[in-house]
Amino acid sequence: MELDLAALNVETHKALSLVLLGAEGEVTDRGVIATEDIPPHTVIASIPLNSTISAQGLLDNVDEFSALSTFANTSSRITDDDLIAIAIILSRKDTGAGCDNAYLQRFNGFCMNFPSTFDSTIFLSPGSLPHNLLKGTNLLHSTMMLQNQIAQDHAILLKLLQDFAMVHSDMRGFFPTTSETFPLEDYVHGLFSVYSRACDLSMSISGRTAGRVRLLCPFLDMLNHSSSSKVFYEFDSGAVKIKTGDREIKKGSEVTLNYGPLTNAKLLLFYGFSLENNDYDDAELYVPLNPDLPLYKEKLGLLKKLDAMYDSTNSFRIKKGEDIPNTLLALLRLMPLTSLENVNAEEVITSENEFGVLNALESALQSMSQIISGNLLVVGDDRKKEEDTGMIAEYEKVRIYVESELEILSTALGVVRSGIAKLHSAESGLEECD
Ligand SMILES: C[S@@+](CC[C@H](N)C(=O)[O-])C[C@H]1O[C@@H](n2cnc3c(N)ncnc32)[C@H](O)[C@@H]1O
Repeated sequence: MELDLAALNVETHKALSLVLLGAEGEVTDRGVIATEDIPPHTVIASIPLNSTISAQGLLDNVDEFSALSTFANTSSRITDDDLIAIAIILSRKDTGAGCDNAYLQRFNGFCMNFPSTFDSTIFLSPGSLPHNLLKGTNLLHSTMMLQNQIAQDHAILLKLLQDFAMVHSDMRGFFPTTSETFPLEDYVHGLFSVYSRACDLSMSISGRTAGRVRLLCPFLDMLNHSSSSKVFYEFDSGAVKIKTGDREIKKGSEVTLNYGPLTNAKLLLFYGFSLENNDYDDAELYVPLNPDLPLYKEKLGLLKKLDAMYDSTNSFRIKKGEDIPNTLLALLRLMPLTSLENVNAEEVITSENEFGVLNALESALQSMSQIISGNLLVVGDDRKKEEDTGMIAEYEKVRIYVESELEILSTALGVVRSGIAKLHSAESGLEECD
């Protein structure tokens, strides 16, 4: 491991050790373990802010980054993630032949310690087992969107770097400007280093909250995720402090961090793993409000009144163990109406209308479930013949996501069907009265 924490003035608790995890012969990952019991409320690491990589740090310390950012502001946008990704690319260059900026060179060992490849669904080859299993899922859709977005951003960024070099002749040669020196693969590597290893830190300057800042933080970036971890980090006296929280860390156990309430789709896309029984999982359902519908604006107004965050282009999330979102039901109720007189989006409009709503929902949920269970059956058969252990591991990660989504959809389908049955029995009760 090339990680020289002392060179970056990173202090770590003496009972922590960076290790290779996994059974012998199948080591795939690294992490941190406790070599002694560590009491609750203990600072286990302190990383000076100037030993982390952030957009602000780059702007403050590297003239070329500051000039690039000012230049970009006048033409296209350059995000904090882009700046950090470029810094990673420059820092990872062989110090002799590459970048000679002292600030970036300091991070060479840190950045060289990043994995050479990352796992994410964007790297799955079309036609492979896990890719086939994703067919028709929302995750495949997000994967393709992200792939396209990154390719587009790379082209824009390359053009920006070329334009910058033309205008700033004094800084020419600092940033790469060709597809050979700034290939898409390097940009993807930089971005995924950020996605899977950076933290967002709440910072306040002179007592005022300056918002959340994206940081690549040596050592913190070696902690793996566990949703039960009590370990947390905060900005304190000029440094990022990692603390044990209110639970002791037992000797021999892994020191982990809770990355947050992330669905398996997000974990697979940005971190390359998934979790069994992930409580934060959801199933996404796209039901856009078509602007060509009669009374579109009024319907949008009613939905926004019901849910201030409603955006007609966003998907709905059916969360594990939670009810079908009210806004989705309201949208389906409002969609077919040609008059909105006395309509309250929160209530069932008429029982007849409600039949339509539940039937539409039933068929949407059913068709999504059918695609997923069909894939599980067909690709599951191919999986039995597969011998490549790497491919099987990728398949298993995706299977966890897909099965969880199927379970959420099946539960929602059950709820919708019982709603339909209730309406039927209410109606037949009325008929009997007649
Ligand atoms: C912040 S890094 C942690 C250090 C990393 N294991 C390494 O070797 O550099 C995050 C990456 O670690 C891996 N990881 C973290 N938590 C995990 C978990 N609970 N299960 C499987 N992989 C995990 C994933 O590859 C993820 O993208």
